[in-house]
Amino acid sequence: MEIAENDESLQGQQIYAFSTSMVLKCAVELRIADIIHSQGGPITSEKIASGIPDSPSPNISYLERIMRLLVLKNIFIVYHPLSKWIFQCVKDGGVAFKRANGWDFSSSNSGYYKLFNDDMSSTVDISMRAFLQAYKDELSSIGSMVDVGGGTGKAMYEIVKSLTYIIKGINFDPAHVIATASACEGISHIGGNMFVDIPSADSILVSWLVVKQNDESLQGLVEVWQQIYAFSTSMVLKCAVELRIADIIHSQGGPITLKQIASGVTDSPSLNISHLERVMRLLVLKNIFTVHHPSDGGETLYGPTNLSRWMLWDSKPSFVPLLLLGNNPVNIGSWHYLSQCVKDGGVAFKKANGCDVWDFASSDSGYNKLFNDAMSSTVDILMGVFLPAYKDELSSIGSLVDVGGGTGKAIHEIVKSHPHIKGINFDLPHVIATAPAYEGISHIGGSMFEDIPKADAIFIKDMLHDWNDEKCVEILKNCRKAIPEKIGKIIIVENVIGINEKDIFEEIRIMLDLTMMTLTTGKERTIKEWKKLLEEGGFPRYNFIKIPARQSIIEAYPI
Ligand SMILES: C[S@@+](CC[C@H](N)C(=O)[O-])C[C@H]1O[C@@H](n2cnc3c(N)ncnc32)[C@H](O)[C@@H]1O
Repeated sequence: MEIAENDESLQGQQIYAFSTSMVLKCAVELRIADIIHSQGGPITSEKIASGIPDSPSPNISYLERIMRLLVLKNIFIVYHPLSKWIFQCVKDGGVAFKRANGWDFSSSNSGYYKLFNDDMSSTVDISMRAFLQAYKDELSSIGSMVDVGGGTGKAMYEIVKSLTYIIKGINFDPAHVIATASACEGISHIGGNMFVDIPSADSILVSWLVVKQNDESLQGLVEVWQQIYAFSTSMVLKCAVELRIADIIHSQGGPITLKQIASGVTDSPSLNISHLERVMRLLVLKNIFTVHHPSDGGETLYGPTNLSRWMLWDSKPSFVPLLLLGNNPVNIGSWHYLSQCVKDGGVAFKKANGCDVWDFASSDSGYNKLFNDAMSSTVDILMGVFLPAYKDELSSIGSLVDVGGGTGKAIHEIVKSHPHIKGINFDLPHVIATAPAYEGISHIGGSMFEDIPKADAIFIKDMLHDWNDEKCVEILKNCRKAIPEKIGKIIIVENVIGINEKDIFEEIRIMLDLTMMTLTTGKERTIKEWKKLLEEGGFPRYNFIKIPARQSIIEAYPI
């Protein structure tokens, strides 16, 4: 398959869309917006850090990396130089939340219950102004009104207050919600079940309010809302991959009906077609599939796009393995610890799972496979660009070791296209234990912090970004010992932030930086940060080579 770089970048952004929601959550937990707004103008990172509650020594560098994504998403402005279960529910119906947590979760979990009601009250603040303006005249002719499912009564109170208490307001919700509602003038709170009986009144309010479109002042509100729910795009993509929707549509070679998609979903005797339709609606909105409504009233047809090609299980390159790793519960769970890491350092993955990602992979074969398959898929994505761009340089190398090479896919592709190279794949023993045999490649298990196998040159792809500067310097010094001083070199293929700020991959690099912050001690580095690292690691001479990919090539020499 030919790589259209725009499609790759778009698909990558959608897979990592959840990172925006998670970083926003982290910013809210740290109260970053409150701190900046309370100062009434632009403030420095140090000033923000000093305002974070219960945090005597916040990690400024983590904070700045979080701010970088928030600025990219237009949540803040930077002044220089100051500067789970959806899949099962589609297959056989039911509600994902209930499968994951049981039903009456909010009545038995007071923390979640408070979160839920506060969230609902905030939607009232957002929408009430528009509703009251648009509906004031109609409201003034009503004597009594009951808000069914009114939560703690915020919407009813706003209505009664705006009409100077001429309406008799009733707020109706389950008893455990009403138990925590505050007394409000003009409102009676009644606890009960709307499926059994609803209190009588002149009129009923069902308060999911629609705000007027095309109001510019609402633009920011809508953008923030989209970013808060950005994770739903990643999750619906995961659902679609688990159901193999792209494979079903592509295998038919053209637009097909919902029923045809449904009949292609395996192991689902009672597939929920309405859930499937709603999943398809978001995927169409996100340009993953096309939709066609025949003018003769025939059934709606869904077709493939350049983006859906990246979601095929058996075609290469594919984003399927990366999507399954990025959105799996172990990784997603770690993101909830991000604000804690800003407050007191450490790695979110370790806080969530009790050990680092490599120890986790060595003790969990399922996660190990998920991880290694995802890494191999990034090799498939890269090699179509790297090999043509670097073929002349590779022809003069006799032996090459891939340090942290995973299961050996990258060195295999290099040796396949340059069979004269003696290839060595070097990684931790639990990774090497699952590596397939490749002609011309020897697999060696070990640790790069101890000893690296000798070769003319070293290849490193997407590995140094897993480590902090101190650890990278250790790795680079060991690399230097493994290659001949005069003719040796390392070929690093990694992200370089800012190498071309306008290119389509910059947003992914920044999202991946936050991913590295969440999962490892590492980071995505700018040119300046790479230069410092290379010099400290014993590589004073280097070149940065831009290629049409997320990564750049960095060649570095011992002398
Ligand atoms: C992000 S993955 C990149 C894999 C591969 N380079 C690729 O891009 O597909 C980082 C790799 O470093 C390996 N690694 C971690 N600690 C290591 C160590 N101490 N010695 C050797 N490899 C290590 C991991 O097992 C993993 O395969």
